[in-house]
Amino acid sequence: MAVLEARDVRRRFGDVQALDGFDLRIDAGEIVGLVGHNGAGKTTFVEIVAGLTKADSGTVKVDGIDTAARSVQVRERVGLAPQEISLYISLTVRENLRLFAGLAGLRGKRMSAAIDETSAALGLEEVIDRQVGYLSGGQKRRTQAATALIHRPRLLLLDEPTAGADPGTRRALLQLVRQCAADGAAVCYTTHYLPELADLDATIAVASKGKVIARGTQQELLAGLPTDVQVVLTNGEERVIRSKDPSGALAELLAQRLPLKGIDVRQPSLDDLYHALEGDHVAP
Ligand SMILES: Nc1ncnc2c1ncn2[C@@H]1O[C@H](COP(=O)(O)OP(=O)(O)OP(=O)(O)O)[C@@H](O)[C@H]1O
Repeated sequence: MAVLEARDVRRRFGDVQALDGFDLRIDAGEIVGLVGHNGAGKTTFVEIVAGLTKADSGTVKVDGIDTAARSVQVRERVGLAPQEISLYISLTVRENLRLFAGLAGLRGKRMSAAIDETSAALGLEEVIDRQVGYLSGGQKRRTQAATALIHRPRLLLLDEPTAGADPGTRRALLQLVRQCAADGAAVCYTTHYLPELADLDATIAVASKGKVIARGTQQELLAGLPTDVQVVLTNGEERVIRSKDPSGALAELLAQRLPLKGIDVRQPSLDDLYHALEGDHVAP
C-alpha cells in the first residue's frame, strides 16, 4: 500500500529547474534510499513533501491525502529531519521535543511517553535537560532525528541524517529507522553513503536533474557494474583489476602465483552507479 505517492512534481527557482517531473512511490514498511549528485533535486523534493516549499505542478499524496492543502491530517502523518540542523538552540532537548510533539498533535501522557521512548532509543537521556546550543554535533543530529520520529509518523523524511555523526550515533539512528519501518512507516532516506542503505536493506531511487532515473533493489541496480579486485604483494606493490567478473579476475591473479600479502574486492560505489546511468557528469 502506497504511503507516499508523488507524480510529475515540478519546481523552478529562477533559471534552475530543480524538479522536472519527479515521481516517487514509497509503500508502508519500505525504506527508500534517495540518492543522486549534489543539486539533483533531493532536498527540494523532500521539502515539498514536508510542506516547506510548494510545487509548481504535480501531485504529492500521503496516505491518499493531497499535501498541497497542508492539513493537520498530513502534518500528523509526516516527520522531517532536514539536512540543516533546525532546532531551537536556547531551549532544552526536552522542550524541543515537546514543541515538535505538540505540533504533530500529541498531548499529555502520550506526549511524555513518546519523549521518554524516543530519547531512550537515541541515547539522549543524559542531555535531555541541556540547552541544544550546548550540545555536540552528534547530539544535535540525534535530537533532530528525535523531532522527526517523536510522533511515529507514517512517512519519515530523513535528509542526510547521519552527516557528521560518529559511529555510535549512526548505529542508534539506523536501528531506530529500521524499527520504524518494521512498525509500518514509509521512509525516504537521503544519503551519499551506499553502505548505510545496505545496512537498512533499502531499495534505491536515483535522482538526476530533477527526476528519478532509476528505481530498484541494490542488487538490481548494482548488477553488472564493474568491481575492483585489488591485491597487495609482499613487496608492497598494489595491483587493481576492474572487472564485471570479479571471480574470474581473482582467479586470473591467483593463477599468476604472485607473492600475495592481501586481497580486497570492492563493491561498486554510488559513483559507479551514477556513471553507468548518466555517463560523465559535471555537477552544476
Ligand atoms: N531556494 C532556492 N533558490 C534557488 N535555487 C535553489 C533553491 N533551492 C534549491 N535550488 C537549486 O535547485 C537545485 C536542486 O537543489 P537541491 O538542494 O534540491 O539538490 P540536492 O539533490 O538535495 O543536492 P545535495 O546533495 O547537494 O543536498 C540546485 O541547483 C539548487 O541550487
